[in-house]
Amino acid sequence: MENNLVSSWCKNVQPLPESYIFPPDQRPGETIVPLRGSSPIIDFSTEAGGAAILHQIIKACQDFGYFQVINHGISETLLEETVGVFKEFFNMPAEEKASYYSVDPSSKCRLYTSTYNYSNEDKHYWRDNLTHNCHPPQDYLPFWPQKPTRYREVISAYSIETKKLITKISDVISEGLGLEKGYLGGELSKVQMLSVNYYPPCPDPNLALGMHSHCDPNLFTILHQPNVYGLQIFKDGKWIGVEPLPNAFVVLIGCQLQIISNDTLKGVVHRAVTNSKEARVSVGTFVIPSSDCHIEPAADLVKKSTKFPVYKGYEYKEFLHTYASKNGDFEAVLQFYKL
Ligand SMILES: O=C(O)CCC(=O)C(=O)O
Ligand SMILES: [Fe+2]
Repeated sequence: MENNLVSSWCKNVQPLPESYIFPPDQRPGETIVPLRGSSPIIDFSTEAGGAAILHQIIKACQDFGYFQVINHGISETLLEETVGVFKEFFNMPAEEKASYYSVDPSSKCRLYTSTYNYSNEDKHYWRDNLTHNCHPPQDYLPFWPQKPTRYREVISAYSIETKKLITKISDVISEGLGLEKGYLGGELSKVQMLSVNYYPPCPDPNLALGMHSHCDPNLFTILHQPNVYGLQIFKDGKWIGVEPLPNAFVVLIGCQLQIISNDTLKGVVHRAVTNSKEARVSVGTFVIPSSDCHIEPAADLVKKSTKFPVYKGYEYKEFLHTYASKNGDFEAVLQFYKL
């Protein structure tokens, strides 16, 4: 199966193979292409804006379920090196990549194509993915790829810097919800996992999809998408493109934040489309609760509001089972936990 990685066989392939052609009702179709300035943008350099930033972030998470962060303090050089290392990784010869191939969810470093369920899929997604935990780097580094030679050095630095940004974002969201700073830290964001997608140029982007429609199951995700468009969010019954901003991070609200915030914030349904010209890399960092973590609408938030808790409590690992059983149907997952 190692050689099923799209990046290993797609060069000069024409036309798009049948197993990648989605039925008409699932194809990308009509989308609102990203409009300049359409994204909610949070500028972290405006120190003065403490209360204003809290307000802007909460509003963006209510209206869109995502926002983009600029001037976040992570250097342009580190972002470029990180993307460079991943591009090099996916461009390595097929034999080199084959040694990392794994769809076993318990494996500490996984490289696969489409989804973990490739062999049972009707149609495949035009993407490869590399996933491993990344913070603290010294705990996980022995499981990371050794090639390209700078992989471990660059990805360690990236993981440390993104951890700082994640803490800043969690604290601002906690405060914005009226919770103590640090509320979303600790067990709720114990695991930091890197999930890197590689979408090679696609022979027919109108017929294919890069990634299925889903809401991330975790707390939230920070995604760096360099200058190639492909991410879309589902809002008011339509797919809307997310404009790639150089050096920015897209913060995507996941299922857990919707539940913890008792529906104050909205988890965002999103997917990825492909293009025929340029390979696209998206570097996702997932902020994930520990598997035994108990999750429920935050007691302090419920106390201060007039609304009763909307969801019952559960352990995160149990949630993952429910999530998997609902095949990406976000509303069905939420419904399962509704009181
Ligand atoms: O490639 C993208 O922009 C989307 C990635 C994504 O949604 C994910 O990895 O969960
Ligand atoms: Fe996602």
